[in-house]
Amino acid sequence: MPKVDVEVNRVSVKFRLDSEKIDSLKEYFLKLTMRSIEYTEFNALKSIDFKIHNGERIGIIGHNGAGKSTLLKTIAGVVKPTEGSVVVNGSIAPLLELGAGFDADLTGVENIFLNGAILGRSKKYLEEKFDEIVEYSGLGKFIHTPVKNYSSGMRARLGFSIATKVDPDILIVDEILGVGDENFQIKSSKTMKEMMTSGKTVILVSHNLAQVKQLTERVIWLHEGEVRQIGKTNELCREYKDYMDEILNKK
Ligand SMILES: Nc1ncnc2c1ncn2[C@@H]1O[C@H](COP(=O)(O)OP(=O)(O)OP(=O)(O)O)[C@@H](O)[C@H]1O
Repeated sequence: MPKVDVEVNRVSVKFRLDSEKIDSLKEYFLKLTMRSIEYTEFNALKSIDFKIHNGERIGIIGHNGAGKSTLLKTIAGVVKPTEGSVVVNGSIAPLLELGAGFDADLTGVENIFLNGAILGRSKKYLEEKFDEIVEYSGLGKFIHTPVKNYSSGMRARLGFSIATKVDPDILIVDEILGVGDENFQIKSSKTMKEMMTSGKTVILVSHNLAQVKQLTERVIWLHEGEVRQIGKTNELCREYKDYMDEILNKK
């Protein structure tokens, strides 16, 4: 039996939502100091429990708001579970919110080392990969510019380049979308597909069932924050499609 790479143990995530309308910042701070802000809690994930083995490719499906992105973010460590725990064995590259971890005042070069270290790589390893990362990002001389002067596309290109070139054990992908301008979109979506078929452990969220069928073996179907079913990709995608068709026909 291959080793377990990701263990999601009875994970629940609750978000706090303001239950009253606050019209101004002044009113907000007044209510904050008087501790009179009222919240309601929203259960985005409810006691989710599964394991992913080394080299397995898992798809996460479910309609809008089912909790797919929240689950990915919880596995990536961006969102903390309110209850339960996530255990990850191996280096993880979340291809979500690319460049979100950058320090805006530092240059692209400095952020390569910062971001690479966050992704678990040593300075020596990053020095070896440095030219490849810069070359792939296509940022040229802008690599010496502070990231705060980058466009969102430039940030995403650098983020994508770092996350893929650090050669992670586990890939987390929220929709296979191209990043950056048209040329980079073609290049990045090709790289993503190549990485996903290279024996790595993959967790893919997608609304594109053809893509899920092509790239994963097992699927987790989320429904209103709960696991509705876990099973073989082909069977579950068929059931999910029937379910979605039924909803559409009712409308
Ligand atoms: N930071 C947050 N604060 C409050 N509610 C949130 C937050 N993030 C997500 N939610 C809510 O949690 C639920 C699950 O959201 P999530 O983005 O995980 O769904 P999803 O399955 O990825 O949806 P989609 O397919 O539309 O991307 C939604 O109702 C969403 O509004």
